[in-house]
Amino acid sequence: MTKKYAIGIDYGTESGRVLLVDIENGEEIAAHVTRYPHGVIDERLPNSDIVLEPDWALQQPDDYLAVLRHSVPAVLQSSGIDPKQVIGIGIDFTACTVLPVDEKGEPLCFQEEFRNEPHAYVKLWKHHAAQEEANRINETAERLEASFLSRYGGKTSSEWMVAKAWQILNEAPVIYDRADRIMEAADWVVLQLTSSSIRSSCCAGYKALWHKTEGYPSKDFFQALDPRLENFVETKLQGEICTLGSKAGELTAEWAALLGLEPGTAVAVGIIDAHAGAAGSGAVHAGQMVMAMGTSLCHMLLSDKEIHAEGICGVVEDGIVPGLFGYEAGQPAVGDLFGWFVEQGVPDYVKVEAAREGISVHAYLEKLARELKPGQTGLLALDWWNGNRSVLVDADLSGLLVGMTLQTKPQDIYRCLLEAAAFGTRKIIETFEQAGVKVNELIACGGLPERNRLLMQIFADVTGREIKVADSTQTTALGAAIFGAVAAGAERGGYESIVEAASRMTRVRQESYKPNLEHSYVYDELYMEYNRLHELFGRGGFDVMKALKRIQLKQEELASP
Ligand SMILES: Nc1ncnc2c1ncn2[C@@H]1O[C@H](COP(=O)(O)OP(=O)(O)O)[C@@H](O)[C@H]1O
Ligand SMILES: O=C(CO)[C@@H](O)[C@@H](O)COP(=O)(O)O
Repeated sequence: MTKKYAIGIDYGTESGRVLLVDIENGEEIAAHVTRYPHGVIDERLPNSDIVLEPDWALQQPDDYLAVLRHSVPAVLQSSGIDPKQVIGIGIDFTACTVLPVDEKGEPLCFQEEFRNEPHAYVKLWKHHAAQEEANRINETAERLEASFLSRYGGKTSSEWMVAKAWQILNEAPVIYDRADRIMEAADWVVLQLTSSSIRSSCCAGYKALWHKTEGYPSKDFFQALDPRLENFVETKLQGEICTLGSKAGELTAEWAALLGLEPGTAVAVGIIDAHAGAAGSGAVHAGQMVMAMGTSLCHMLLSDKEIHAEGICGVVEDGIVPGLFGYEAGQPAVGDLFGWFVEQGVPDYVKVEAAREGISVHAYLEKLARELKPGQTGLLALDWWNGNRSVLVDADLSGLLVGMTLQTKPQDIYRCLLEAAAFGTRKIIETFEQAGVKVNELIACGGLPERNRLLMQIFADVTGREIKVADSTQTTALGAAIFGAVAAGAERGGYESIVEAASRMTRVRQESYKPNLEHSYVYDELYMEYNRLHELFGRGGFDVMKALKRIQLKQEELASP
């Protein structure tokens, strides 16, 4: 029997990865990464001297097409397979990453007249400049007792669709009016490949306040937010919402020729990257929590119960695996937090030593930090360098490091930041469990488990739980390929369901991280202190972080020409 393959396309923060997978057993045949030529645009608009304000993060959508054009032919070429054997394509994307497009689906930033308009570009998931709008959405929803609010733990985020779209309307009404619709980037790539203008239930459910039976928030709600938003859903969010795990459409002849694939190849409904990572880690049963550990950390938890509680930042029925409730929580800076320290906080002598040993600064600091015992650094941090996504849902919070002395060394700070990330995760797990949603099993995936063993051990020690690691190092792209294989369906040689496909195409490693009880005792004590800081700075009315941000913004405005 001829082998059948699926392609998973994983759009991350900095690059896109294409993975060719044997659908029989999940064997990863070939992979190729294309870095986005424009990367994350957070300082200056491309080819212009327009400076962006703090908290902005944009992208150029042509970079997404560059991934398709380069990486798909590259995997076909390096694998040497017959393209006819590729039966399905799945696409996952960071979210909420959104762009305004015209009637034909062309991004407004491609149009000459809008090239110098920041609001015409893609707003990346970590664009946090719509906090003002998010605050007003939350106040209005609370005042009107909007039923959707409890599904998101009582607060919506500045990262999500409505806040971002409203920011466009407030700051660039011309762009808002010109936009035929505002799309998730996942749906936009699906549109390019298939010409089907559909929306993913996963993106709509987690990021656009949509519910399977209730739909979007009411017209009255949008009218109360801002009369100009009254028809927001019918206009800017138009498009049929298709269920995760279904086929969005088929590859057009034009794209088939560009990619070297067969026209008519099944393309799956788009999925959020972290959620694809859950399927790619084999998590398809209630009680399993997947931690997608990379630039950020997303926690995906499956349950047969729907519980609404403060601090749980999103529950969507069928949101990760059809038939179960999918919960999402997260920390918006984890790898990025360690990366920030390595780039901005490390003295030259560390870089020289790391280079002398022929290892990265991360690996060098990990080696030194491993020699330290829990609590030995005398330091404690709040991991909010990119705001807090769970359980406080507030992008205006910022990082904190306590306990420094003249003896503090770079490895102390590095270890303290790894611990802070782990404390943040413990807080999330405890919030779920206190609300009555069980966490029975932790499975880690993403780039970090591969790169930093100390981090993983600290996560096990701090949470007091065993941490399994998904076998694939590319679980997100593998997850996307699984959705591609299901979109193709059994009749084309794919699968009927995500559960069946994931059980055939994924596995976890033999080796896991088990908590060291001596370390866990110390971490219990440190966690109590973490919690005190968390409550004080997060919801104790001690709003120094917000005051600093206000002053900073004012000064930035005065300084800008
Ligand atoms: N050895 C390391 N230890 C900890 N963090 C690391 C290490 N090497 C790289 N990082 C961080 O990992 C992040 C990239 O993670 P990765 O999983 O590749 O990306 P993404 O989340 O975009 O898919 C960066 O933020 C980088 O700072
Ligand atoms: O917000 C989500 C998922 O909800 C992610 O897309 C976002 O955190 C980006 O994740 P990574 O860049 O892949 O770490």
